[in-house]
Amino acid sequence: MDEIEWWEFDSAKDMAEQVAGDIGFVIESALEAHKGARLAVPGGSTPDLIYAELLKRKDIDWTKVTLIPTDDRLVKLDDGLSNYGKLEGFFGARKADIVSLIDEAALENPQEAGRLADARLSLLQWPLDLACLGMGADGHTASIFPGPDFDAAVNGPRTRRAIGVRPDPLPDAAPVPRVTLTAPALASARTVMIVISGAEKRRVLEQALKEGPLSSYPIGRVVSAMDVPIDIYWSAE
Ligand SMILES: O=C1O[C@H](COP(=O)(O)O)[C@@H](O)[C@H](O)[C@H]1O
Repeated sequence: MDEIEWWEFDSAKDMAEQVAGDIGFVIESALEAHKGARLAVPGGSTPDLIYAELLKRKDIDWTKVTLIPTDDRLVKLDDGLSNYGKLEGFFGARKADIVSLIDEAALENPQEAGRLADARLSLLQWPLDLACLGMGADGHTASIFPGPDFDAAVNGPRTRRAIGVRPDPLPDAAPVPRVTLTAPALASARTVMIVISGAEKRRVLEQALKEGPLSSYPIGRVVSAMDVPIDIYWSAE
């Protein structure tokens, strides 16, 4: 793990403005450097304000931006739990290229769903320009959870970018199997941000960072695999 910098905000709105500005800068730099931007971005509820702020920017050519959910829930793409569906709702009308990790033909088979997502991702250019990570209060990030797929998600081969995940226990917020980008895929990004809010998540993240590579928290394991500087954005509410 390289250097970590914390950016603190009183409100989620203030944080969203800053994060959207910084993501905008990553997109601009990527477009200048290689004519396209490839970003992995989180699902869940934390990014909603950030995505709304990003859409206010008039200077982004979304047709040159590829958005990949850091993870998704194994549900139909129009299900309210779908992270792809969230991105489509925000950025679809701007014609961003939104890559789904979920193939609806494999909803009953997490391992096959992971293989199909991995094959789809291998058609993109790597590395990512940005991995923007959320985190649950239980310390999961993307959909890297404790369970039978945890080791493959954090310690699997560098060439494997997505896998199917059967969280054990299933998380209350969205109790379904998942597909996630692996720690090596996330760690290969040129830029890494973590975006969280609230005192409980901060306590968990600080503890995970203290524990390091053997952390019991998925976020601790993922951060330990990174070797670029990491910006952590935290809002009190
Ligand atoms: O299940 C998920 O949870 C995390 C955190 O979500 P939040 O609602 O607490 O912000 C999210 O980062 C991840 O992408 C998502 O699928």
